[in-house]
Amino acid sequence: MLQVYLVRHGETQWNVERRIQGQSDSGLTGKGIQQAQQVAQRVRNLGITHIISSDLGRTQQTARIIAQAIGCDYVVDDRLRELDMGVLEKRDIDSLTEEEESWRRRLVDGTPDGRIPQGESMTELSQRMHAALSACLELPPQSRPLLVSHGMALGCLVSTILGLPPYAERRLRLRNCSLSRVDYQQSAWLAPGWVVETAGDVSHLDAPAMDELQR
Ligand SMILES: O=C(O)[C@@H](CO)OP(=O)(O)O
Repeated sequence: MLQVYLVRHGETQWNVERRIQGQSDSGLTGKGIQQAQQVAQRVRNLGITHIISSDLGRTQQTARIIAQAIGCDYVVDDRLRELDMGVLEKRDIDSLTEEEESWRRRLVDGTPDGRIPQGESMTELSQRMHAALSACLELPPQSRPLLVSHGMALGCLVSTILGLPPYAERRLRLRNCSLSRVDYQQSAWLAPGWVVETAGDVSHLDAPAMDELQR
């Protein structure tokens, strides 16, 4: 059975400032670096064989810390990037107008192709996240990969594995440096294919971690 670990990057400067990152970027805070070190210690003895990270800076910074602790290198895959939030990237979430808020709501109000102008839909995000996850099935037998990605991207992946549509209202909180695990298995008791073993575990962190935008 293939086990795939999922880690959201550590707290960033714009997470703290409540600025929308999407495919823009800001660096880890001191707390974010500490979180990355703590999740690295948590996964050090799990037999991780591959680390695959979104190519954005915040995830690569997190992956580098984990890779050093495990003693293996990491590679990047841009399919693991956060949702492209179009014209709202870099904006302070508390500065959005009612119309701009409606664009954000359209992502998850049941509109299959809802999107922020010049951004990506949740359906498109789900398709590329599942493509990145499926690529793990091509790794050598006995592989145990760890993916480093983002709040909405991982939330969309885990929720769709559970059978929710990608554009469903968010009901899964994945905090900074939370650890999740999904397994590809053929069990008599569970649906064949991917199942969720763990979602959003932060027991390895010594201080409360933020949700992606403290909403
Ligand atoms: O893009 C962002 O601002 C947040 C939104 O969920 O994602 P992350 O901090 O996980 O990249």
